[in-house]
Amino acid sequence: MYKILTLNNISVAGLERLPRDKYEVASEIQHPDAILLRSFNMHNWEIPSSVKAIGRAGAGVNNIPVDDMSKRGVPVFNAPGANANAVKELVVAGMLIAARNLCQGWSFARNLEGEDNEISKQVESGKKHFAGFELPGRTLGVIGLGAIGVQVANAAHALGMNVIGYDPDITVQSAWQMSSDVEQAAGVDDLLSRSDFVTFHVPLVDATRHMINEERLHSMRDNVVLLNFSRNGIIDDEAVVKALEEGKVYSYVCDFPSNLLKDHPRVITLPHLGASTKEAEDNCAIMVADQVSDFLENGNVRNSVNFPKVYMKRGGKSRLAVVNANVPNMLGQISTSLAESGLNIVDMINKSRGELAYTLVDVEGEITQECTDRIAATEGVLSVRTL
Ligand SMILES: NC(=O)c1ccc[n+]([C@@H]2O[C@H](COP(=O)([O-])OP(=O)(O)OC[C@H]3O[C@@H](n4cnc5c(N)ncnc54)[C@H](O)[C@@H]3O)[C@@H](O)[C@H]2O)c1
Ligand SMILES: O=C(O)[C@H](O)COP(=O)(O)O
Repeated sequence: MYKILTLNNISVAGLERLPRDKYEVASEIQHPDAILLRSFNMHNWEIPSSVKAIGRAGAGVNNIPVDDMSKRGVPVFNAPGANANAVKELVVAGMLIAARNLCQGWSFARNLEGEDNEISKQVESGKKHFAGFELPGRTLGVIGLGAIGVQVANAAHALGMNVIGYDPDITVQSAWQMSSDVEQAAGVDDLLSRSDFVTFHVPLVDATRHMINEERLHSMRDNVVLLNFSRNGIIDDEAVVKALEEGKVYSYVCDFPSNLLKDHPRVITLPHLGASTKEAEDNCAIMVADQVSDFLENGNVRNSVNFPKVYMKRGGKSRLAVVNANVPNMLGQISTSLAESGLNIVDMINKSRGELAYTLVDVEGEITQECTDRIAATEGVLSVRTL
């Protein structure tokens, strides 16, 4: 029986992929084999030593100590693209909400008082304060052209906007999926100087923290609209509030409320709703549940942020899964240990990623505890499982 600990609400559609005869799933459980979570902050939280895999039912993994998990030989899985449409729709909504002053207009309407004919009069005299502008012909800058950025770029283009994008590490897959009308910016500063709207779809890492600061805000067009559905920390909020007060920025729409932002009249904060649709929650949960169960049962690795992609069809009688340091002669030592136990190798795959290497070996016979112990004792081996 595998034990799965959930640290956030994970969609039932995903949990149903873990059959009750093989999996015990609970939000409180001792010695879990794997953890499923969404935005729960795992930093400064003690991850039990029994954990063999972590599945993030979503995109961002900045809430998970990925480097520490790599040192332990534990893969961290996520669900690339599974919530991209949900975020794209919210970004489009955010552009429209900002451009048409919808929050301000709605607030005005909700506070109207008097008989209906009096309300009608106030509507007609007050609406001039909420006149907005339209999207076609305006330029949207998209920073980060991954699963979400590409969908946002294509949607904005379909709405008649000019779109420019920047991503120094764009993948071939993203490039194929993106409209050829999306213009490539020479860099962040080039993009910022030419955009009426700027939206961010990058992970929060050292290189992206406070990517938008006071200096960069000065280099932007007047009345720019900023949209942050990426992560708190990508934008220096204090600098944006200053730029809003100076009239440089028109509106700031983001998914990360704070005391500084939540009541500002030109800031629209939403409670981290980017991926909160039934469709996205189901997609993410199904994807990570499948990935984690395939890893626990077969050792296969798909969509891990710290492990190489490894898939091998089951063959032979038993399978050995070894995580080790990416140094010479590990494979030699593993196969010698198997040979010393009289085990014949049926199939084998070995892949590396950064400082880690991962090996699956299918053998004809049963792998003994003694053999597993010998491999586990080899210098550089981080974990060994018999499956
Ligand atoms: N608000 C939400 O609910 C919500 C939902 C999903 C994702 N997110 C956030 O959005 C981020 C992006 O998600 P995704 O699914 O598109 O991820 P992704 O990995 O598919 O795309 C991220 C892209 O950013 C690019 N990138 C990295 N550093 C960059 C830089 N300095 N400049 C420009 N581009 C850079 C990468 O090359 C990659 O193409 C996630 O990491 C997460 O933090 C938020
Ligand atoms: O990175 C993500 O996928 C989003 O921020 C969604 O987070 P959530 O799963 O907590 O809604």
